[in-house]
Amino acid sequence: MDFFNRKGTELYAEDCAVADLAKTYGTPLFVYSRATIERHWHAFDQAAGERPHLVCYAVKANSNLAVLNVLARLGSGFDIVSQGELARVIAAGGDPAKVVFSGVGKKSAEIAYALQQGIYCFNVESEAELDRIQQVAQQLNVIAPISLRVNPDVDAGTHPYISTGLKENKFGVSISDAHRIYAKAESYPHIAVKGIDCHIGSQLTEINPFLDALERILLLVDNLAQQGIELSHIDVGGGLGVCYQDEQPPHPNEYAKAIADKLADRDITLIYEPGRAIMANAGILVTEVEFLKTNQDRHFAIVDGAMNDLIRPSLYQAWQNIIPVVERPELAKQCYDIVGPVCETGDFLGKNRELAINAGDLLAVRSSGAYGFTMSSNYNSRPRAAEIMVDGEQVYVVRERETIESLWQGESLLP
Ligand SMILES: Cc1ncc(COP(=O)(O)O)c(C=O)c1O
Ligand SMILES: N[C@@H](CCCC[NH3+])C(=O)O
Repeated sequence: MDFFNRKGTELYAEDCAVADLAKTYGTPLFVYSRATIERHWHAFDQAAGERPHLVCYAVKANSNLAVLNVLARLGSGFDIVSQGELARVIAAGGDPAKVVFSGVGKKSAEIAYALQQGIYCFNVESEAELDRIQQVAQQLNVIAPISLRVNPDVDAGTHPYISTGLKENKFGVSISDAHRIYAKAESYPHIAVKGIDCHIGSQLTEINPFLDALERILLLVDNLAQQGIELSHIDVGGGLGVCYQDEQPPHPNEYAKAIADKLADRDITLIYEPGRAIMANAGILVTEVEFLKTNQDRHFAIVDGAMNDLIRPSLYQAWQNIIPVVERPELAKQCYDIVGPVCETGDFLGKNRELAINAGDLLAVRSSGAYGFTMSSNYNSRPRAAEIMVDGEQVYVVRERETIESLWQGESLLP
């Protein structure tokens, strides 16, 4: 079921007409659906069945406090990559004891903060990081729980910028180095070895790369057990893709079940780190057409949303569906490039879209709930968009639109 649905010609977000939301809160506007977020999270949680497990939502996909709070209330864990993300999780009521900390460049201060908050574990991405965690934990006189992020060298078959599990990528340690690093971790007095972690990339639409990676990881788990190193959890990362256009990724149930089947009767806790699969289709970006314009034979719809609001099309040539908020059956369709006001040729939300629109109409860019607002910027001194969450008929402003004055907050003139 899709909570962004059309009733007649009008697009609705749950029980709210999107045109009314745009009128009340202005554009560009991110609109999230609480019911969608909850449904997606439950799909992962339930598919794990009876096996002890933790769904650690990847905060980078969407770190709005209300989004994190909705998930925290469900009992979610969180995958974070910075002190800022951990602070957000805590501010949103998340439980630090359900937090895994990924990322290749953790600073000592971030490690100390995470230790003080009592996180579930660090996903260690290098030997040097392990040394640093030991050192910080020693200074604080605490034990740091860790798992090692292993790079299984499998091709995730996704965009090269979001592939992370190949040996040429910066993430994790190779399987061949893992034995030695685990042994070192075991010898450190302020480190407690807990698990193993891998994350091979994002927007994966096939199940096989996940299973290939898991097979390699399980082999390593067995070898480690023979070395006397017993792991209590396996973190399979995130990366499950969504349908933006015509992709047919496995349903979270199917994905989680395939993983559970591979684990068979092993006595091991399962952790997932889904981001996109929970949030992408739980959000839209609503934008207004400012002008229609034709250069030579190319038609442009110039809208008030831009690459600073949603960078995925510019950065990854990502395709996201763009639909009119109110359909106009009376108008003929025309092929448009949907472009923003930013002074870059790469500033587009979509190209060659058949739409029946006039200036002043509203468009919705679908699947914008993940890696939308979190990757937005103030480029061209554009205030960042507002974010709202609908819950049935209720609407909550979960982040106000930035003001012009806020754009130079913290800056100062020379004396
Ligand atoms: C370590 C880690 N975990 C989880 C995720 C979430 O990925 P996705 O949004 O593709 O589920 C990412 C991003 O790719 C990541 O780098
Ligand atoms: N930001 C990316 C995904 C990166 C995943 C982070 N490891 C996207 O929008 O597709």
